Amino acid sequence: MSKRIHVAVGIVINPQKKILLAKRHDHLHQGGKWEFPGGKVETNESVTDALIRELKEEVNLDVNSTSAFMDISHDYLDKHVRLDIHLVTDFSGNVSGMEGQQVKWVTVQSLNEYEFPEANKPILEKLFNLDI
Ligand SMILES: Nc1nc2c([nH]c(=O)n2[C@H]2C[C@H](O)[C@@H](COP(=O)(O)OP(=O)(O)OP(=O)(O)O)O2)c(=O)[nH]1
Ligand SMILES: [Mg+2]
Repeated sequence: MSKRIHVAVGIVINPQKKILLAKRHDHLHQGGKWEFPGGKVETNESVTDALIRELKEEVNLDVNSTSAFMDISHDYLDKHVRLDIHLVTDFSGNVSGMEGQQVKWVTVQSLNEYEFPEANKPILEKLFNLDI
């Protein structure tokens, strides 16, 4: 059986209604693709705590609260991921790619111009149908 991982993922939306994307480094799993920032939930950590920690570590944002958006399980064959996706509008600070990764604020309408991991398809569909 392939490795199973639980991932906290943040759809960060700023007051201009733009969404934060980060580019995964080439050497990582699903490397070279764009992602919504986030990372693995550690043992004894809640999804919210993991997301707050990851958004600080990866893009230097201070998150105050999050709200559940959707859950996706996807099998990449080499890895089985469970994405626990939350919306983040309540945050402060300026974005910086703390791991040297490219970061970008984009409109919902332009999301289809970026290449995402396969598991993200339902997220994009749901975002396109949101009135933001
Ligand atoms: N953050 C994020 N991960 C995604 C997305 N879509 C998707 O399939 N994934 C997958 C890719 C990876 O297998 C996994 C995220 O794991 P990761 O390796 O980046 O986790 P991490 O940030 O804790 O990194 P590390 O400490 O292990 O280096 O989830 C997405 O939109 N955002
Ligand atoms: Mg990560």
